[in-house]
Amino acid sequence: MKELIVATKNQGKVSEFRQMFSKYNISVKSLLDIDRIIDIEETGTTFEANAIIKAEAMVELLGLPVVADDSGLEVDALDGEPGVYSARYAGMEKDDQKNTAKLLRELEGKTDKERTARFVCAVAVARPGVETFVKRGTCEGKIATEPQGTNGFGYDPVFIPRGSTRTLAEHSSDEKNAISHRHHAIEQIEDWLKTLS
Ligand SMILES: O=c1nc[nH]c2c1ncn2[C@H]1C[C@H](O)[C@@H](COP(=O)(O)OP(=O)(O)OP(=O)(O)O)O1
Ligand SMILES: [Mg+2]
Repeated sequence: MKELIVATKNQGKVSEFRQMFSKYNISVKSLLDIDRIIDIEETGTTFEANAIIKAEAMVELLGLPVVADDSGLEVDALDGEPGVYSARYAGMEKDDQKNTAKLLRELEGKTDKERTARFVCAVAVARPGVETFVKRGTCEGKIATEPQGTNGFGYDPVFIPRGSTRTLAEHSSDEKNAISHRHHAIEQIEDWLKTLS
């Protein structure tokens, strides 16, 4: 079992990385396991830029290979918002329920066709002395009219993936991890993951 650091404080992401990396025989350590208070400012304007910032900041600190994830929701009727601001949409406290409530308010009165959206995930791989690379995965879908389900995290209770009638929060973790933006991003770093084990 090889250990890999994922530069995130999001427990939902950690669980999904754990589950998806296990097939490569990789165990996950996150910022939640590190005692030091580490605050990395997400100053980028793209998911890729922020994923690279988070990954490289941790490589600087630890001198070890690091994977980072920057992700969020792009809603077409809102010109791609909340985008890179998804976590901070309803305020700096990064409250999932407030964020989803704000999103539903913004889309009030919009028809089914006007509710299209996608989850985007950029995964960056950074290592000491080697150039960083970053890959993007997406998951197309639409925004529900009310929250449904309790699985997952973030905007999952209001996101219905294309081809489904249920929100992601009504999908099992295995089901979500087979179709998610995070899955599609990780898929693209698979060759590198295989070199680790
Ligand atoms: O699969 C997902 N299912 C539901 N919601 C999701 C998902 N993936 C990202 N999201 C939302 C959560 C948060 O509102 C934002 C990510 O923000 P993002 O800055 O990348 O993560 P974060 O601040 O929670 O943790 P960290 O930066 O420590 O990795 O998009
Ligand atoms: Mg963040």
